[in-house]
Amino acid sequence: MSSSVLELPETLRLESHPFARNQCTSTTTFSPGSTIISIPALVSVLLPASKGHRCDACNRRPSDQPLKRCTGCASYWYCDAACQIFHWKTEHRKMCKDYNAYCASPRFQSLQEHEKMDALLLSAFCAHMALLLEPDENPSVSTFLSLLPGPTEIEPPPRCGGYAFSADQLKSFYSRFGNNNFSMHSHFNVFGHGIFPLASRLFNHSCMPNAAAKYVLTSSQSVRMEVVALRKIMPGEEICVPYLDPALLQTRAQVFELTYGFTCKCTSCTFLGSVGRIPNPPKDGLELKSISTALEHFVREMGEVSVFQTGRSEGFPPQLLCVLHETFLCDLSERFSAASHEGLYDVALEAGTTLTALYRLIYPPNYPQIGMHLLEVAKTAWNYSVQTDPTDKALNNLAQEALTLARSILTVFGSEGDEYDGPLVEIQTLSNLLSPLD
Ligand SMILES: C[S@@+](CC[C@H](N)C(=O)[O-])C[C@H]1O[C@@H](n2cnc3c(N)ncnc32)[C@H](O)[C@@H]1O
Repeated sequence: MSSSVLELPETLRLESHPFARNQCTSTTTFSPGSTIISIPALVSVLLPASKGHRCDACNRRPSDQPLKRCTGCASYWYCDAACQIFHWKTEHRKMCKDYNAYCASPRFQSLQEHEKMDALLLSAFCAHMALLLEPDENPSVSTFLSLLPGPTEIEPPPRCGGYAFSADQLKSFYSRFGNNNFSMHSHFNVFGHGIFPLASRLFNHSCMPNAAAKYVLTSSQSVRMEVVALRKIMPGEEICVPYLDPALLQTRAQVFELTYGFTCKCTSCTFLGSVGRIPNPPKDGLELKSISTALEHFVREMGEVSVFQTGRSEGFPPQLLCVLHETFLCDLSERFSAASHEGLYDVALEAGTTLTALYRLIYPPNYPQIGMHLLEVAKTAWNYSVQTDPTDKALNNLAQEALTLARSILTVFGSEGDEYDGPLVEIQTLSNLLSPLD
């Protein structure tokens, strides 16, 4: 499918890319926080943990009323009749009768959890296709069929429902699942998987992305993905989103190769590729402390643009190479959450401060995970002041500063998913408890 057949807003253009077939470039200036494009899901399915807690049609989690069960299978839940009718017409009519026997079948039960999700998504996709009056004329379906297949051919899993698709058709559908489907989240908690063909067709991956996907849930409609600009994007710039968490500093390259079939050449990967061998972090507490202090100092001095954005390793202190080992970040976040949980707030704040520095180094500006972490740091500082001395100005100021930064970062991403709760609401609640900055 050429870019002229795709229905694109005037602000976006599909161009050729040296390794990835195509890339999506901007024809305009997007300011941070602006919506680049809004795309409906072709189909979506809920994670097992969300079944019965979210509506199977619109994927919302209603706060005010219990969900109602499908009286046919008793395994699908809906907000109301409007959601149920919408889902019945677009998908469930083809699955309702067989769903329970399918889920209980030994073939389905023998699948791993992620394979079960793919099997359900493939079933939902086939059911949706079977119910479309003219699937060949449907732009979302033709966009899906134009997607690049993944690097390895995998036998499609068993499906629910007996629609007339040939083995070759099923293989062709399934070959596009691994490298094109999305995990959907509400307030950054994953609740399901979805197919958003136009998003898959447009956006390549970068570990230093200038955009990110969030999800909008509306009663009796499919979930929508909104792609949001994380920073100012200029005309002619490629728009990229992260396919996985850029903090997976070592494992990400393997996933790109095996699941997506490419080698990432972004500035972050260029930087990591140029620093040589990355040593294990030291085990000794004093050594770790000195490295953490050096990291915090380096990030304070580096200004707005990190070495992960320039891709240049000159001037990066050899002493800090070990912070680029994935285990450094894993251990730090574990220490931060465990200590916060156990009420050891001073220990948590120390780990949290180093983690903030590391996030600022490896993530692009305004990356939502930095904001989410800063909110946790602010909560920890507040809890510490409540535990020790509620009039402690230094702790109050620490909490306020972390909260102000968290708010500015998370406002760029904006709210997503369920309309109630969420980090921006938590920021407002905590802000009401704190005194103004001194
Ligand atoms: C979701 S599609 C992205 C759109 C794709 N470029 C196209 O023309 O349809 C994912 C596939 O695009 C390619 N791709 C995405 N990001 C890439 C990158 N940074 N470098 C090289 N190839 C990439 C890989 O083949 C990957 O499996």
